[in-house]
Amino acid sequence: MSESTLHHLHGAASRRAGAPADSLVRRLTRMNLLVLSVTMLLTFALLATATWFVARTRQIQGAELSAQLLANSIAPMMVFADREAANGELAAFSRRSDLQQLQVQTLRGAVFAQWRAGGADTAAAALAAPPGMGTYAAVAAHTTTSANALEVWVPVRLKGELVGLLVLRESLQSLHRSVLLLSGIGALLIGAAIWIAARGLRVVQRRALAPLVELSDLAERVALEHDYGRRATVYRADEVGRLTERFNDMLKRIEIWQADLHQQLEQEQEAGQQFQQMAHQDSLTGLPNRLFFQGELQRSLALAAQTGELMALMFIDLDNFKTVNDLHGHEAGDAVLCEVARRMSGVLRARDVLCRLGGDEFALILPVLPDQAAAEQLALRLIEAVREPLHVGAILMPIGATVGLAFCPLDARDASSLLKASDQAMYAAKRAGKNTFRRVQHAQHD
Ligand SMILES: Nc1nc2c(ncn2[C@@H]2O[C@H](COP(=O)(O)OP(=O)(O)OP(=O)(O)O)[C@@H](O)[C@H]2O)c(=O)[nH]1
Repeated sequence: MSESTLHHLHGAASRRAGAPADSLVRRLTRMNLLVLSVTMLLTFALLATATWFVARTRQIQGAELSAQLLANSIAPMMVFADREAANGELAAFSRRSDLQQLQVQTLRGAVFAQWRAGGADTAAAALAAPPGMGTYAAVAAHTTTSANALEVWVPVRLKGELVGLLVLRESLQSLHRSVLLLSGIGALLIGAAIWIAARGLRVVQRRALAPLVELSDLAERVALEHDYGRRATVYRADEVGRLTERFNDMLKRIEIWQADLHQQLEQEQEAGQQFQQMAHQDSLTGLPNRLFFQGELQRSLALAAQTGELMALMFIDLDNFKTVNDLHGHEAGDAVLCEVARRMSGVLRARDVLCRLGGDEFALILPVLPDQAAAEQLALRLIEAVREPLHVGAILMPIGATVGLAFCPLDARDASSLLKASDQAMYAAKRAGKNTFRRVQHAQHD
């Protein structure tokens, strides 16, 4: 796994420990809230507009009806030119809320009677009739509206005959205020509803998405710990439940593959180790072979050079081995080789390495020697061990061992020189009568 992938996974795991920066629950809650808010606001705007429109229409209808009633009751007063009674009638009528002005005009356009909110000047100028009022003969009721007020013009008739005009002006501001107040209350209610919905949605969605979040956490843990033995819980038989089942199947398959792979790897490692062992082991005696000896000698020499310790190499050649083979057969010779190897191994120190170089030749590496005498004593013990009566079946084998000894750094410092020196020493020992040992300077002197 690459470092960046690990980093990403660790980051994901640490986010899991706290609240995730942008979790699925939060995102879904936000999206739901957005849709809910837009829907509520649109509905509210439509409702507020409809309410305003209905209230305005009702106010206009009310004003038109009031103006018509007032015109009916004012008509006789106009015929009798009773201004005082007309003004009194207008003042009595003025209790209607939002009323700004009432004006009765004669057919010539002069003000006959008038009432204005707040006791304003009753002698104000006559209001101009709107163009839609019609001609004198076919004058009809007419209503105009502006942003803040409405104006109702009605003909004043007595027994069907037109005697004047009545104007009623009303403010639309309290209507607007009511609609605004309603909008404010509505906005507050919408805010509260959204707040409650946010909390409710989060709880509901957290509960609904819990299996998915759990599955995601498990996937992260599996990726981090490579533990494919984990399984996710299937809570429901819905899409998430099916996804969880498939995820578990996948984990199971990976687990089986991993186990197979592990087993295969172990077998390969074992085979490799066996091969390695076979390549470095003498199959007859079980001792390390020549190949191993070469590497081990290099390693021991390097260590000796590093530490300055004394080390030695013994070259061991069996005596009369050919005779054993010739007289008692190859199998007897093999048995002798095995027994000699066992005996020699029995007298060694733990760190000494005995190898079979081939035929009846052995080499012994002696690292970290206290002095030369220690190696010489060991050579004597080896010779003694081999010389002990050796029987194959009931037959005594005439076997012995001759040893050549060379020291590093005294006699040589590199592997081939040390091997050559010990070999020469061994031949010197053979010449000296076998069953004995010699070291290099002895070889040179003999
Ligand atoms: N049985 C057996 N014999 C082997 C094996 N490898 C080599 N030989 C024989 O070992 C003998 C070695 O002979 P030498 O070392 O020359 O003769 P030797 O009698 O030991 O002579 P000296 O060293 O002078 O005493 C030969 O006869 C080889 O055929 C083996 O694995 N098994």
